[in-house]
Amino acid sequence: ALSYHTGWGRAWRAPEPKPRYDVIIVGAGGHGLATAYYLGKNFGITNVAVLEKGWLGGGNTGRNTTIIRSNYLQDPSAAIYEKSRALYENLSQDLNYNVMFSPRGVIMLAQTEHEVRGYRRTAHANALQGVTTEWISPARVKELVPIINLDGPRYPVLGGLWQARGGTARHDAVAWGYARACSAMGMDIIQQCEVTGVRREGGKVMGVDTTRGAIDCDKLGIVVAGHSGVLADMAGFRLPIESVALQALVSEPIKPCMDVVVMANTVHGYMSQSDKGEMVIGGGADGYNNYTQRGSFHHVEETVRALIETFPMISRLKMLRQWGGIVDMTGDRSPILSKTPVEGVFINCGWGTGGFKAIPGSGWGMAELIAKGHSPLTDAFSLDRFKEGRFIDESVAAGVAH
Ligand SMILES: Cc1cc2nc3c(=O)[nH]c(=O)nc-3n(C[C@H](O)[C@H](O)[C@H](O)COP(=O)(O)OP(=O)(O)OC[C@H]3O[C@@H](n4cnc5c(N)ncnc54)[C@H](O)[C@@H]3O)c2cc1C
Ligand SMILES: CSCC(=O)[O-]
Repeated sequence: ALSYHTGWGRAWRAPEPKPRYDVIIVGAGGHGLATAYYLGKNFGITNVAVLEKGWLGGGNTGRNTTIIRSNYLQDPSAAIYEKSRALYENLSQDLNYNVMFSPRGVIMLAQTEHEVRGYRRTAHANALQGVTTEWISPARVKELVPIINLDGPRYPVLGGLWQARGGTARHDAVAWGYARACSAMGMDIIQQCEVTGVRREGGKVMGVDTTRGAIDCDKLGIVVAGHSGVLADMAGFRLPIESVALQALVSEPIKPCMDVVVMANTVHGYMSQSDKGEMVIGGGADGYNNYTQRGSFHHVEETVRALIETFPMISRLKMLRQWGGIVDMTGDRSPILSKTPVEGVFINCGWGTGGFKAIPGSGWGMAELIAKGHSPLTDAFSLDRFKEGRFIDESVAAGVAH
């Protein structure tokens, strides 16, 4: 079989699809690849194919602003996001591939009294959950972020929720690292192979139809983010999610000026500085459903304008490029990791604007759910929660205006 090189040596094979696998994962993004990886590593299940309509990592996993943190509010969220953050700490060693995890620290700014109260509450909840965060003063924020303006006329900085072991990672490398490890375990990652149908018999999955022929399987994991509703429709059920574009942009590279990640959720902006020197900037999601992956100028203007009061220096930067991704959002801004009405079909979606940080933890839990039928990491995130009203409301911690 051919192999793909990422310029860092032989990476993964490019096999032709076999007629059947024990497990098929649809979607070679971070969550799909991590699910396959932990199926092999934790459960010895390696007769697995990961089918990708485009190129691996080409979806949201290759398009995000790479913020990693676990400072959510609800207990189930703290469990899966902290599991994920902890797995990121040694992921490069585990995959033998440098994912460039950088625990540079993440601050969520409090710029209203409401946020002061909310983030202090989160800091207390995190202490009970074993997640290390702390409430910090404006003076401490200024020490960590010298370029910040604490005294904005509309939204002065009143403090912040600080997670010292939050940070960033190289998003492509996360996908490449998992893909390389899956391929080394004998799994088939098949790119340019779009799933066009889900075959069922007597309420049970039999296999999928693809642009490269029919492939049978015993179990099917649907892990396609913004296209989750499309795949669910192929399998005969509906999802409580909507797909919208989330955009981001980078500035021209400048000298190092910002060591940490800052999120300013009142004004719907967040920023970090890449290792190349670009200011990596993100904002709120588009206000309407769509499947575009392109950016739009008004969003750049809106996001930069919102941040200028707190970071005046960005008013003098040239912006280099912008892009978008199709994010899949649930009403409570928490994911869906679940069995489905079709026996043998599992769904991992709903990560919306914040699933990059969850890739290792989600893969770990999803692999356990597929292998054993349940997982302490995923049980609370079942599809049934929407019928039973057991919402896991993280619309504040999600950090992005939706
Ligand atoms: C601009 C932007 C900024 C973001 N910033 C952050 C951040 O800072 N921190 C954070 O934690 N999260 C962030 N996110 C969210 C995060 O990127 C996503 O939640 C996460 O990457 C989703 O990973 P995934 O593997 O589920 O999906 P994806 O990486 O999108 O992978 C899904 C794959 O499924 C494939 N697919 C779809 N349909 C089919 C089909 N029919 N057949 C075969 N394959 C198919 C797609 O081609 C795609 O490659 C951001 C997202 C965007 C768009
Ligand atoms: C795109 S928002 C980043 C995050 O969720 O930390």
